[in-house]
Amino acid sequence: MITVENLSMDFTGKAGSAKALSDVSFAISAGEILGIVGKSGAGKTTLLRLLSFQMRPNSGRILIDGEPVDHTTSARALRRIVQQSATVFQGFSLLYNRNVVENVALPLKLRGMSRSQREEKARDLLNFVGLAHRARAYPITLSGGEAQRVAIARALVTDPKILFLDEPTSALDSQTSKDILDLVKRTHQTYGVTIVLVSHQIEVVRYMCDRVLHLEQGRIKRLGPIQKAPQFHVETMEQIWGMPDV
Ligand SMILES: Nc1ncnc2c1ncn2[C@@H]1O[C@H](COP(=O)(O)OP(=O)(O)OP(=O)(O)O)[C@@H](O)[C@H]1O
Repeated sequence: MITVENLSMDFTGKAGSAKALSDVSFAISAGEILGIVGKSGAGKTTLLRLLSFQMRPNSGRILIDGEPVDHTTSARALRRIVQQSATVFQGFSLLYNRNVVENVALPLKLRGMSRSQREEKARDLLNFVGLAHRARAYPITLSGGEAQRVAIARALVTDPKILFLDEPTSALDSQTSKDILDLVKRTHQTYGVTIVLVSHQIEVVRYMCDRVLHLEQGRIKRLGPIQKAPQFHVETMEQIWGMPDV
């Protein structure tokens, strides 16, 4: 589905040049859940941004279904390719002057869908993520877990084939993390989307992913299947203290 060939990315600024990715090659199969792991600065977010065509690499190329996407790709074809994927960004990226249903419906508004149609679709997705009752709420009033559910609903509203998730649980407590990861699993089963999940939390990828790509200083250190953990470990305060609550 996606083939990555010899991708490299440098960032050049006043402070000099930072090599974010060096000669990265791999493939993503339709329907899989691929984890991208690595320490801070390893190049995870850069790779995600290249895969979702938010920026172009310095060298190397990405092929979608065997077709290279590069400077020869027409704007129209590129838009169609970009529209096949959706990204859930770190920090949710919700619009704070719009309520929940308007946030979820926004990508459909940008595609010119009528108000009634986009609201109906957005409400279906809010139902799916368990937030129908918060449709008229404003993002400032949401918990982190609720905001992440809204961000996932908004990503799904355009029926993407590929879902990119950047650190979907890094800002959440362990129980809320588990709830969100279970929602992502349900999304995978229900919609059959291919998922690329960036995380620095190894327990997240062990719970979620079929295969893992381990980046170190912009290079692939390892790529392959990992032994899945059947449970996502949620520690209670009681377990941490080793005694019951007072
Ligand atoms: N827009 C940019 N301008 C300059 N340097 C950048 C830019 N984006 C990333 N970098 C640099 O590229 C390298 C990889 O960054 P990236 O954000 O991809 O890492 P990461 O693995 O996602 O890290 P984290 O887990 O902390 O988010 C780092 O050295 C970073 O400083």
